[in-house]
Amino acid sequence: MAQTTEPRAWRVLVINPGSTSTKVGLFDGEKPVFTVNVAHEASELAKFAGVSDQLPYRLSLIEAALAENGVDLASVDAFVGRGGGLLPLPGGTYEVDDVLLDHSTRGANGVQHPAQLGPQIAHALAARCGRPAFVVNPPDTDELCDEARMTGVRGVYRHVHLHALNLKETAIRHAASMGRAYEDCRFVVCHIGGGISVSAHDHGKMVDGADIVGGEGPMAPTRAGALPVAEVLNYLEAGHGVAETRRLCMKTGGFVDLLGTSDALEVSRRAEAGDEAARRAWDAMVYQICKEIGAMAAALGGGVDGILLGGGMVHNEGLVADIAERCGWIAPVTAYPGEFELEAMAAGARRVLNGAELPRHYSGKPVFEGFPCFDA
Ligand SMILES: Nc1ncnc2c1ncn2[C@@H]1O[C@H](COP(=O)(O)OP(=O)(O)O)[C@@H](O)[C@H]1O
Ligand SMILES: CCCC(=O)OP(=O)(O)O
Repeated sequence: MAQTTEPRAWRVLVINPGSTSTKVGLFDGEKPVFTVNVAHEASELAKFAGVSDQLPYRLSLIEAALAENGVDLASVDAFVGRGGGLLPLPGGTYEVDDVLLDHSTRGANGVQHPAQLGPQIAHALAARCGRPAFVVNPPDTDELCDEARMTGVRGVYRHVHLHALNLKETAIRHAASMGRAYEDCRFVVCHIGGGISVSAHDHGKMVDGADIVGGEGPMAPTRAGALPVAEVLNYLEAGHGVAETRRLCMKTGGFVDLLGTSDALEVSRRAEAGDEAARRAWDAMVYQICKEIGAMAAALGGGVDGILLGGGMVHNEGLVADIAERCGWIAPVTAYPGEFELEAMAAGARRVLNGAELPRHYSGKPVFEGFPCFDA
């Protein structure tokens, strides 16, 4: 049982590396002291072979931003980095130990995403002042129920990558706004940004959702979404490579492949201005999001307390209205435009520093290892 200590304003530095920038935030308790978006030139990032090779470059820019804002590392109680590159693991706040650091550095799950620089940067800074480094609900968080894990092929099991950090924080905040705990609610929670997650949350566990880098779920600005397997096989037989097809699932599918841009705002404007190709892609994305919300509601068995929408695209009022029109019969739809990722990382560290939650230790083994074998 975790021991709750006297609440105090823990000072937490959080780091969220993305494809074009690294967002850094310093929090005193819940209060943000400063946040900064350190931009990275695409031509600079293109010089690095793998994501982890960018560490010295990103770290030096972050150090400069911290110095500019007068941040004394010795005054920080804990450092948090957005995680990635990990094998499927239950949600929570994880201490960055040698195994976690090694897996995020080499991308043990085969997905290359800038988020995996988070624990590396947090660890590098924390080591200088002897403080802990954490990862909170990384995208590799996988709490699928057994039925969602199973497929119809022996030895092929589902596992997911989602925007777990923002999904869970949105659900925690929405539950609080209802005067309830996340652990007492059932929600369908979506993150609708460059990538799109749609997930089913049952009493504090994300029991189902589509793998955003595994060819599942709705198409997104940068991702293919669900694909018919037979057509993918034909596509491969037609001479497209496995690596190219994987990239379509991870970062070059969706609007990028259909329209040549990952900018959803541009696509929505083009669609409104009468561009037929943009309208078809936009409408199909909205249709697929709604279909997935319905699937998650059924996975929860109904009794859904709310459908929650987060992510950059939720700034689009037309998108929110369309989802509410199609899915409002399931449960009330609430929009949380943008994201709470920095706040969520700080909150996850505070829960551990306060003793409200025990820090988790990354096992280095997929959560589904030992998943029931159906040979018997
Ligand atoms: N009003 C809007 N209408 C449509 N798309 C929008 C709007 N505002 C932002 N976006 C889109 O949201 C996406 C970014 O969302 P965000 O959640 O910040 O993504 P990520 O963190 O995955 O890069 C971009 O494609 C941007 O064009
Ligand atoms: C494993 C992908 C995690 C993630 O956050 O993706 P995007 O922000 O690029 O959608």
